[in-house]
Amino acid sequence: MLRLTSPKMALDGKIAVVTGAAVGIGEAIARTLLQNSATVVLLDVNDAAGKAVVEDVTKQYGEDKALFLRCNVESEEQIKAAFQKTVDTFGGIDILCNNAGILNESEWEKTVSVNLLGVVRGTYVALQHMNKLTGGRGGVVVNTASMAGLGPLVSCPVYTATKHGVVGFTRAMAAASAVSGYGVRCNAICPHFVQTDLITNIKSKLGQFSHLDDATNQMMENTGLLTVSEVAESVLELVMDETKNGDVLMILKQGKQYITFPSMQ
Ligand SMILES: NC(=O)C1=CN([C@@H]2O[C@H](COP(=O)(O)OP(=O)(O)OC[C@H]3O[C@@H](n4cnc5c(N)ncnc54)[C@H](O)[C@@H]3O)[C@@H](O)[C@H]2O)C=CC1
Ligand SMILES: CCCCCC(=O)/C=C/C=C\C/C=C\C/C=C\CCCC(=O)O
Repeated sequence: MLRLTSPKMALDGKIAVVTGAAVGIGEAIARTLLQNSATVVLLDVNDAAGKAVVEDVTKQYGEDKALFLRCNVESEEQIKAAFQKTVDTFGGIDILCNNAGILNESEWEKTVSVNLLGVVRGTYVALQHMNKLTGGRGGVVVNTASMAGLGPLVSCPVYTATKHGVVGFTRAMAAASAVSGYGVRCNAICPHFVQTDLITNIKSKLGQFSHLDDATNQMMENTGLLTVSEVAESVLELVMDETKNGDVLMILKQGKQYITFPSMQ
């Protein structure tokens, strides 16, 4: 069969926005989307790291393929401004990766605000631009949840709650979008432990459960750590596969698997 596009050109002309894109998993998602020819807008509160990534990828992919915008996902106003700037600069939004997240069981309201409310804010503002019923061209949202969105991470009850929330929001949003004809798919990834800054100095991030740090570190040692590239490849799968909507992809060191949830019928 004649192949008109190589896999690397698959996202040519697509505009992607990635939150929490300055380091870690978000940076890897941004780089993977660029590698597949998307144009990427990187949002983060870490200006220095975000600008450094854009400077680096610009050398590789050329001018106007990547843009850094400072944006705190706790602020609807900042999200609106960043998405509007994206649309004004590049003409639309096709892909949103809600990835920004923190681990902070002491400041647990902030953890809810970034990890769960940030995903809802990002999705709802993006829909204003992506929804086919309001002039958008449709697209896909991929949310970074966690294995802690599928079962309890005992040392982090609030982090666990936020990630269960992301999984639930993703699945309901996907169904709502489908029945409403928005043309926007919505999926989530649930990685196990990943080698990033988020899993360093764990004791200081566990609040009243700091005494559970040894058990948590032991879990990580037992399971092993994923690389950010392994996680980003799964995001790419959910972006590219147009049959995926409301799907939740668990990513383990041994491999990945779509979750089967109990049927509600
Ligand atoms: N590292 C791990 O073991 C796992 C991480 N995750 C999730 O992956 C996502 C990314 O985490 P990592 O890359 O590991 O963490 P990281 O700490 O390496 O990177 C997180 C990025 O998000 C940014 N960020 C934090 N708060 C923000 C805000 N309010 N607005 C905008 N940007 C903000 C940070 O500046 C940073 O650049 C998070 O949602 C996390 O919960 C999920 C499963 C496992
Ligand atoms: C120290 C906190 C690190 C936070 C990063 C993160 O999100 C990592 C999560 C890794 C594992 C979550 C742990 C437990 C999940 C438990 C059960 C899952 C059950 C899945 C199922 O098939 O039912």
